[in-house]
Amino acid sequence: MKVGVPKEIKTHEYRVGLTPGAVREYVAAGHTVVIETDAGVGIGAADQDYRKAGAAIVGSAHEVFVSSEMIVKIKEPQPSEWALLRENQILFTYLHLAPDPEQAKGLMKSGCTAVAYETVSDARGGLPLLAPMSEVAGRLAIEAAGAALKRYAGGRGLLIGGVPGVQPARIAVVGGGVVGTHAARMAAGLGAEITILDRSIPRLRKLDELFEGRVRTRFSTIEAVEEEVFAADVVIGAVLVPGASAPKIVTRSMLSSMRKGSVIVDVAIDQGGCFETSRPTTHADPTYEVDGVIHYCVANMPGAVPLTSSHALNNATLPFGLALANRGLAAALEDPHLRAGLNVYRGRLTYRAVAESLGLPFAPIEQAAA
Ligand SMILES: NC(=O)C1=CN([C@@H]2O[C@H](COP(=O)(O)OP(=O)(O)OC[C@H]3O[C@@H](n4cnc5c(N)ncnc54)[C@H](O)[C@@H]3O)[C@@H](O)[C@H]2O)C=CC1
Ligand SMILES: CC(=O)C(=O)O
Ligand SMILES: [Mg+2]
Repeated sequence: MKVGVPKEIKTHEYRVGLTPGAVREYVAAGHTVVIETDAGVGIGAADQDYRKAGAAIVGSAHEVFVSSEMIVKIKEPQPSEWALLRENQILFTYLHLAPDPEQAKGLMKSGCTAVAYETVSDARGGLPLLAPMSEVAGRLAIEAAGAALKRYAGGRGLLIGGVPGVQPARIAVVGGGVVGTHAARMAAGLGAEITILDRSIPRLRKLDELFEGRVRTRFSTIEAVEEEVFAADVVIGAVLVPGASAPKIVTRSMLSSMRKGSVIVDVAIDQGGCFETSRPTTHADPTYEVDGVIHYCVANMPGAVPLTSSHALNNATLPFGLALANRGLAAALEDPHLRAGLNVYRGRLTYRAVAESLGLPFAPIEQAAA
């Protein structure tokens, strides 16, 4: 198959869809790979490194899209990219369609088939192509919170870990999955006082075992969230209902109970955010303030550490991308885990939670592929 990788164009997005190492794997499997010039500069991979790995370099995104049967990216396609997609083309990338009706309509209009990294599943009920970036974003969330807590940044002027004799920051993590666990690990390492809230009791049990008493766990009710948000210096939003818009768990009235200069980091912003007051921001201008509370809501946090993130993501995407390149749409239809990634099939929305969140027609895959 002809596989193409354009340079990412979202603001401050420095990751790349295929690393030179991944290109070697595709080429070794008999595929042709086309890379847009400078696509790898953010990870220190020059065009020459891609040529050595067996790729051809072209001068524009247009040439990549025209010459490829499958496009491998990182971030959801931007408007100029929807316009280049076409029928019978496979798009393999993050999509986060639920909060993004314009993109959904753009993809449907193109007639392409789009496999979303964030809903591809595995045999253990996990999301293997979301997990590596959730690990990165969870860890970065505590760095972002630490930066925003600084006085000159508008924060309370609090050091996350405190010092001997002075209390540390109190951090509430709403959602104890991959993001929440990795945020808690970083926060625990710094010495913060941490509570993780989740709706899944098995998950809370697992966290209790993992942290051996170092973090408190709480079942996530309205009352529990209200109490924890009130007491917190930092709240991390890390819930997910796969494919769907994030539930709004922290309301504006809960927020107004927080101390001035407290910080929220809404990692779930790529699914619309779990705070009522969240709106997406970029690495260029990552924070804003509502009711005296600093909001950090960057939708592509891992893009700030592209070297770590591109390699971690390529490790996970490689077997699935190769399956698509080897067998085309048959791979997506026959492997239940890749099939779970099918958000758009030949222009129709085939992921129920996405269609329901958008209020657009849902076509079961059996029907769309018939
Ligand atoms: N902003 C960014 O750059 C990035 C954002 N993300 C996003 O972070 C979010 C979390 O991802 P993961 O941790 O991988 O998901 P996950 O599926 O591992 O964890 C989500 C957790 O939320 C819990 N949950 C669901 N509904 C809840 C509720 N009402 N109250 C409390 N807990 C609830 C689930 O039980 C689960 O434990 C996703 O939206 C993901 O797309 C991930 C990576 C980067
Ligand atoms: C998960 C996601 O949206 C990202 O890594 O940018
Ligand atoms: Mg987005």
